[in-house]
Amino acid sequence: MTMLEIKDFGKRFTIHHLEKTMPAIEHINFSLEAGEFIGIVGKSGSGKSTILKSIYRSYLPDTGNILYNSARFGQVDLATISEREMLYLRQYEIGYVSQFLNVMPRTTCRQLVINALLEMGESEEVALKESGEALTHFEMDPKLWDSYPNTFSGGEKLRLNIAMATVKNPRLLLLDEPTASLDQQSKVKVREMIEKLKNKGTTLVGIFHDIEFMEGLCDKVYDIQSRLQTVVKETITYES
Ligand SMILES: Nc1ncnc2c1ncn2[C@@H]1O[C@H](COP(=O)(O)OP(=O)(O)OP(=O)(O)O)[C@@H](O)[C@H]1O
Repeated sequence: MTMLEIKDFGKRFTIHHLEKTMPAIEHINFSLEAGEFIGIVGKSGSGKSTILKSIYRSYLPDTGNILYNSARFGQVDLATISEREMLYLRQYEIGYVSQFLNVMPRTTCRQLVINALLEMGESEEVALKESGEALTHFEMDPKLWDSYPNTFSGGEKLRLNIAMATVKNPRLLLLDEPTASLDQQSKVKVREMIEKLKNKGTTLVGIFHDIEFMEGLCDKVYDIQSRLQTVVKETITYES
């Protein structure tokens, strides 16, 4: 089943003080089957984040379609779907992790992860247990669990962001440089979590500066320069 299909996607930005509209990216096409992981590569400023933000509908595309196979709504075009439907998808189906933490103020680190689970309909008891497991997995110092994250370091904010997105077991997860400010040990933890989600069937789109990190993890790579989508890892199926 095709989970995500980007067809002739393009996005322009208007720079108001220059009274100019400039294309950020155009003619982007790639597709993903359910459970696949595609890595997007391209030089700085080539439009990688713009693609991810448009899938999450933080940006509205100017051309093309972003076809997503929703569990709730069937196939929808994320370029034109209603705000209400998009809010539903963000809550239940599509996760987004960036380097920037954008959360409710005066909410503790642990409560933010609990809230993510409660949003999915988990009981308080399960949410409390799973939030502890997630924060432990990402080696968040227990001293920080009941603190507000506004004073957290870059790496702590990022690990909290990943914990909040991954506890929800999203159908589609968008990763915008999720290892940018992490040390090697934390990167390994992120990789383990991605592998776990893949095994559970999550479809992933990721941007990584660290190409080595993607190795053996991605099924496909989309290269913005060449506009080519390449299969890098064949899925091995065993016959019983
Ligand atoms: N909100 C915006 N307003 C105006 N221009 C923007 C906006 N967002 C992105 N751009 C421009 O669009 C182009 C693509 O930006 P984008 O952040 O998608 O690139 P990127 O490939 O993710 O870069 P990097 O690897 O450096 O993070 C850039 O030239 C950028 O300046």
